[in-house]
Amino acid sequence: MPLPLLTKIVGNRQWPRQSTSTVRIVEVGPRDGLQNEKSIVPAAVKVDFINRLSRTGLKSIEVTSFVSPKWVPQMGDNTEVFKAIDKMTGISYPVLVPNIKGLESAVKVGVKEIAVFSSASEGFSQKNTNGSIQEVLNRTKEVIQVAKKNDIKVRGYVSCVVGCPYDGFVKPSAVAKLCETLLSLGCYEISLGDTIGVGTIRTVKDMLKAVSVVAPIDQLAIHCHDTYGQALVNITTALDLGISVVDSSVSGLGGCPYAKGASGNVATEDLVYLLQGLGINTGVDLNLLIDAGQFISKAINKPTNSKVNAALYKNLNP
Ligand SMILES: CC(C)(COP(=O)([O-])OP(=O)([O-])OC[C@H]1O[C@@H](n2cnc3c(N)ncnc32)[C@H](O)[C@@H]1OP(=O)([O-])[O-])[C@@H](O)C(=O)NCCC(=O)NCCSC(=O)C[C@@](C)(O)CC(=O)[O-]
Repeated sequence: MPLPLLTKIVGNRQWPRQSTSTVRIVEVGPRDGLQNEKSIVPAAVKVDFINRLSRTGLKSIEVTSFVSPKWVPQMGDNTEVFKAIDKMTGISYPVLVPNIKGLESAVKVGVKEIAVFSSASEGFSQKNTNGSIQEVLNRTKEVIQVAKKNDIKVRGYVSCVVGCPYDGFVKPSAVAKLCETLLSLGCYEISLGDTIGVGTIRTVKDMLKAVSVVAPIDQLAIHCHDTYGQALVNITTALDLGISVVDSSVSGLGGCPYAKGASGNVATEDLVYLLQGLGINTGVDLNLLIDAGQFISKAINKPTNSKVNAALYKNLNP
């Protein structure tokens, strides 16, 4: 007879949950990764990179952002890049949008999914979006309403879910409140961002417990930067608690220009290796991912930040 799963009721949900058998990876390298590069990557390189990612089996690739080029010049070629990429059936190509102006530009090029973004801490909200949490929510509400009228899917980000570079520790209740609001405004999923990678098993668990009281676990994703080397353990913690959508960035590219000290996201290659080891299906071909990671690392003239990529590439090319 199978052993019963230990459960404790939290709100109206059961806790803990059983780990998932399939994970959807949201690749954010072309946006979160390249937005933080000092020199601007040419649009043609971005297009080649995204097309390579499309051939790996990934089902969601965040390709650019329609933010102000005064704030993030690295994404100033958004229209050119979005138009030029091969859009393969069955793959979603979301873009980041902060306001109506960005949405209008995205609609013009035929974007089908956007990501809106907000912060659970006031300090980061001001630095990243020039507005308070409430002001950003007001803008976001308008963006979601217009997106829905245009049949555009909306994903939501909450940044600084465990810590903020300006305000320090962030309360789980603040994250939960924001998630609840974003879902009620019409986001189909919320990605919980450890923007500066300070989370630990305990703080990630506490945050997820609070959020799962107000949000169904299957509408949550985890987005971990690896500044302190905790991303994979924090992701494993989230998987154990029932999360089945994980954001990552090929080659561990990334960081936010407005989050002091933030390093790249967890590397997609490392994530896929972890998930394969756990017997969790992702549908992603690790060899093709390694190829895409090598391609972009060479293009930006930096060694890969993925340990798995470095190790396997060395084995294949002794
Ligand atoms: C929100 C704003 C626009 C407010 O910025 P603002 O300066 O208050 O905006 P504004 O309305 O006063 O406009 C300033 C100028 O920008 C232009 N502008 C304004 N909007 C747009 C637009 N959409 N597209 C093109 N141009 C735009 C606008 O037209 C104007 O141009 P001017 O009249 O001076 O010539 C700005 O703060 C901004 O763009 N912020 C984005 C910063 C950003 O992209 N950060 C990184 C992404 S978030 C992240 O990485 C975290 C995440 C998601 O990965 C998860 C995690 O790790 O936690």
